[in-house]
Amino acid sequence: MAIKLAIVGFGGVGQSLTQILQDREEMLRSEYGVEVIIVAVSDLMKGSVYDSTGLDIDTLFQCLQNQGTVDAYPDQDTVVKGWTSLETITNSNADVIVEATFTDVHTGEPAISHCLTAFKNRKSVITTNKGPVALAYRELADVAVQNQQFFGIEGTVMSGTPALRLPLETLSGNEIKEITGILNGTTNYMLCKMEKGLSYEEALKNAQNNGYAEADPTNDVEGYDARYKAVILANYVMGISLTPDEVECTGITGLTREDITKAGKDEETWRLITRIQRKNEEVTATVKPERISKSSPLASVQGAANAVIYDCDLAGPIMLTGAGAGLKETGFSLLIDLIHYRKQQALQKL
Ligand SMILES: NC(=O)C1=CN([C@@H]2O[C@H](COP(=O)(O)OP(=O)(O)OC[C@H]3O[C@@H](n4cnc5c(N)ncnc54)[C@H](OP(=O)(O)O)[C@@H]3O)[C@@H](O)[C@H]2O)C=CC1
Ligand SMILES: N[C@@H](CC=O)C(=O)O
Repeated sequence: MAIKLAIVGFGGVGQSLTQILQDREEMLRSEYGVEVIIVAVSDLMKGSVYDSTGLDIDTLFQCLQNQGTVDAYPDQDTVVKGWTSLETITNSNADVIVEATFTDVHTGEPAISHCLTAFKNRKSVITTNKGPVALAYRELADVAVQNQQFFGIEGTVMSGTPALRLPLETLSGNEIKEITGILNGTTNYMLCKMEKGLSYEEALKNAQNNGYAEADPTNDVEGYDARYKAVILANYVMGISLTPDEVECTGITGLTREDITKAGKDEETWRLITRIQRKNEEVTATVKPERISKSSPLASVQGAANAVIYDCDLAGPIMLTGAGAGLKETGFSLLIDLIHYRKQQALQKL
């Protein structure tokens, strides 16, 4: 049976997933037994459209391209327009809600309410939104389990790079005592570009144009986005109960071009580094710019790529590197969650 999807937040990531599902339709069906129909999209400014029998993707994209909204989607008996995101989640016949609205680093809303409403209405959620996961993961996961629903969060850390499934599945059996990484694509991109002579403003503009930055890029440059990812890794991977205000956080706004040039002359480079350490019962977590040797593994991480090193007690340090941001890559993170949703269904766990 086809999976019915409602996409809440139809920005860069929501549209990227839609495009991937259209491009890979045949491959998903034949290789993974995954058939998907998108029954709804709901967005703050781009409007909202629902068709219980499935939306036509080409028409949807045409409306968006020509009018900037989905309002011109053809009217039919099965089509409803103008639902809010909560109405879409509650009233639609979707099996899975894709939560791809902006990350609010203060309240996690409206995404927390979107997830809770979905689970309580017996719908699963896949999301790239860091707010609900950093601020309310335990509560949301419990409600998901109570309602026998799936909660996929792979894209919340390092976009389409499997920074969450890798340690939990492939590295299980180890104790992970320390995690070190570069966890924000925008700032890594900016630091690399500034090293090549671009100004801070030019580098940020490029990162925004490429779809890497948050809706409010203060969250990237001040380190708040990386702080959220530190909280997700601590709670979800290390089993530590860490909150955002327990992570000491400094962004890259204090770094000057002179600082960057000076480091280059000493064969060093600046990176925004996240560290989470557990020693005995004590946990320390920091996000801050660090000057590191150009020969160190983290210095080789270029552009919007990220990296994370899991310090495992049995397997030793294991470094994973790949995209930290990007629309196609983040769209992929939702696809992999969707494939896992189907696998859970097949195991009759949902
Ligand atoms: N881009 C990336 O590389 C990555 C992004 N993420 C996360 O994925 C999420 C989506 O990112 P991205 O697509 O780049 O961001 P965008 O800003 O492009 O898209 C977010 C969309 O959500 C819409 N929106 C905001 N509030 C609501 C609401 N209450 N109901 C419905 N829609 C709403 C916005 O509407 P409008 O603009 O029309 O007002 C916008 O279209 C974010 O949480 C981000 O942090 C995670 C990993 C990587
Ligand atoms: N703005 C974020 C997007 C992914 O989480 C980043 O630059 O890393």
